[in-house]
Amino acid sequence: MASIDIESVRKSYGPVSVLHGVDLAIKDGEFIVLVGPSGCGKSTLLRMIAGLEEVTGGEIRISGNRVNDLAPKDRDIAMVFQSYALYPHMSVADNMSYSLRLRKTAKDKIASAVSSAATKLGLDPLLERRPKALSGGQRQRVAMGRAIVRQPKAFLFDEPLSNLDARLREQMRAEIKKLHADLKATSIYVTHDQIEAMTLADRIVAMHGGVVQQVGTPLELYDTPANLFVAGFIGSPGMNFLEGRYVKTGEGAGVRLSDGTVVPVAPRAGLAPETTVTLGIRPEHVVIAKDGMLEATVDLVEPTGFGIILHLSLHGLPFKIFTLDRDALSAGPTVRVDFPQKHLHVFDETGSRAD
Ligand SMILES: Nc1ncnc2c1ncn2[C@@H]1O[C@H](COP(=O)(O)OP(=O)(O)OP(=O)(O)O)[C@@H](O)[C@H]1O
Repeated sequence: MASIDIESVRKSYGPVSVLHGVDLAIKDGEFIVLVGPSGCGKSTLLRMIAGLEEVTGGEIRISGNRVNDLAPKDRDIAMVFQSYALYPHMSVADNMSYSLRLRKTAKDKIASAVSSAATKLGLDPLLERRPKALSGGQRQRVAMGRAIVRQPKAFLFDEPLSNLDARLREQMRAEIKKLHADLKATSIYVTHDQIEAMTLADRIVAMHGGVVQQVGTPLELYDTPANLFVAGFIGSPGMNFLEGRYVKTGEGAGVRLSDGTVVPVAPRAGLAPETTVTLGIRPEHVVIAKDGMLEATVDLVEPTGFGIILHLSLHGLPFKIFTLDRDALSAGPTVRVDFPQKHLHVFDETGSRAD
């Protein structure tokens, strides 16, 4: 197993710069999830760690050793892709043992590595089958088995579950988590899936436009997003935002909205009165109350089974509430809402969190 250090890593394709200096210290055994919108550079970063893309600037170290110029096969890292990339003419067992056979590993060692990985992944009854006789989930398990038998220093996953249906994804997600608890292998995992990121990660790395926006535990990013981008990106349905001005009040501080309503917030030392700020509140934290301080128009009521999403207009802007209260099904045409102070986020003019 290995630590992975990424220092001032940059990537350009010709004149186009796609990663602008990424710093990240990944501890031995840690499970890191990279998230961000399409095109933000997640896969590029992963592929540079694997050695599939050249590093334009900066340094990547695995277990303290610089690997910038090391061929992928010499990095001792296994990559699991969205497309399983299995050899169609080989059985499951042969697919899994392929890399060990290439390395001329002793036959008994190969047999025990394949057998132990197959047992971990529930592949024992399928070892003689060809990939085409397997379901998508089974193929993805073989791809993981192939990675495990090599006992690499680290695993890199590039959206490994995105070809699977929702139920299978949920099942495989739990399996990956159990596998990591068992193997404790350093892992870097790219995904678009919020739940995968939140449930699998020891730490999430949120990226945007080739720049790391925040690194932290899933709940750190959820509860204290460092800026507007992370606040809006993490969480589904996403955080609501309202613009206003930061004001001092007799009791403390507040944010004055466009209609003059002052929403009380805890004082922020770094904010000067009358600066423009963005107030953020998650849909599940908004309280519907008869005497609530703001009135919103109900545009749409969406029952999800688990809960209800109310799509509202507040000061002409879209605004969402998530609630478990079935009474919300009969909400409308307007509701009054309150914002509990402890759940309010304030972002300054530059979009940075103001605490
Ligand atoms: N070979 C290439 N030549 C030029 N530009 C490239 C090349 N490969 C990737 N890019 C650009 O680099 C940027 C980052 O791409 P990358 O695939 O890393 O994004 P991503 O965050 O993984 O996106 P997605 O979530 O859609 O997979 C994109 O703007 C992409 O167009």
